[in-house]
Amino acid sequence: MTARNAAGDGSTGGGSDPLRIAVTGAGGRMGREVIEAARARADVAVALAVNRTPTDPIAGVDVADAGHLADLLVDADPDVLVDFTGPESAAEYAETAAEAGVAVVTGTTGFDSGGTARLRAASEAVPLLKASNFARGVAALRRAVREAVAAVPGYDVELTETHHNGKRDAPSGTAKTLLDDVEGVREEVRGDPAGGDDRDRRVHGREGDAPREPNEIGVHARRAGDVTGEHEVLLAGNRETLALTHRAGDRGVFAAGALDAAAWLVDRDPDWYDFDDVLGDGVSE
Ligand SMILES: NC(=O)C1=CN([C@@H]2O[C@H](COP(=O)(O)OP(=O)(O)OC[C@H]3O[C@@H](n4cnc5c(N)ncnc54)[C@H](OP(=O)(O)O)[C@@H]3O)[C@@H](O)[C@H]2O)C=CC1
Ligand SMILES: O=C(O)C1=N[C@H](C(=O)O)C[C@H](O)C1
Repeated sequence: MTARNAAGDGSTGGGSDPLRIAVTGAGGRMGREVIEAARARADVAVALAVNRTPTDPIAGVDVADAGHLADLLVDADPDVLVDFTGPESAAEYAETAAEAGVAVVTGTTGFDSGGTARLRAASEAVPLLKASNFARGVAALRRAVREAVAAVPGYDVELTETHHNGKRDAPSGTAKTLLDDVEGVREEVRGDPAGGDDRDRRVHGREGDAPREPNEIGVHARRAGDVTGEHEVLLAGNRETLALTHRAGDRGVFAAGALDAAAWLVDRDPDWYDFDDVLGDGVSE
């Protein structure tokens, strides 16, 4: 990995060389967005773009065969690999990057425990940052949800996410992150992880004839049209409701966050990071 930043703080301003990124899944919705966003930034250069299947150049960037990633990383010498693919490939790409000493930013969702373990292992060799959502507004939503649940821990919680009809995984990675947040706060309020029958239980969808149990968290995934990504957390009780919602306008929101994360990650120590580490106490630009 070539250090591009004398400051060591991840910044690439001040006249230092642009951050060199490698993009996997270049032919995908997010891969294309990342390349276009990088091409519009002076502090980022696309050193390599690869895709599983043949793809025409994107924003003037040639796309190589992902099957040759290991050799291509040596030749291209990127600082960070930026991945938005599928769980089965993202883990493999992260391992390949780690072997090449290249840091990894992955936004891919839908990992099982095995895939997450492979990412964790890669983070022992290189800095690896994983986030289910790179929108700063979702980071703000997470903070608001944690505060709201702490204020009214006994209220019923129902989560609804809506995405385009091409999304494979359900519920979304962001939904799972928000559910972890809700359950973590409620366990903290209860004083210890609820090991008994009162522990939170995720109920995916709802049908049939049965009362809602107090410890349920309803989870609803909608797939329709070209919705970029919407997440609503509803809290209801005591004759009132509170709905906290984020709507992404376009995928540029995610690409901007991912590139900011890549610039922050470069030259960090090998470890496991998330987008909150990038944002620190504030989420604004
Ligand atoms: N963290 C965040 O902020 C965001 C995360 N995401 C996540 O990013 C991922 C990709 O989303 P999106 O770009 O819409 O998906 P697309 O289906 O549009 O693109 C997926 C890309 O990854 C490649 N790919 C998929 N599966 C494999 C595989 N098994 N092996 C090799 N390459 C593969 C595809 O290659 P090919 O062209 O050959 O099929 C394609 O280039 C999803 O997990 C999604 O949830 C999406 C938006 C924001
Ligand atoms: O697939 C998508 O499009 C998105 N996936 C991510 C997720 O699974 O949370 C993030 C965003 O909502 C868009």
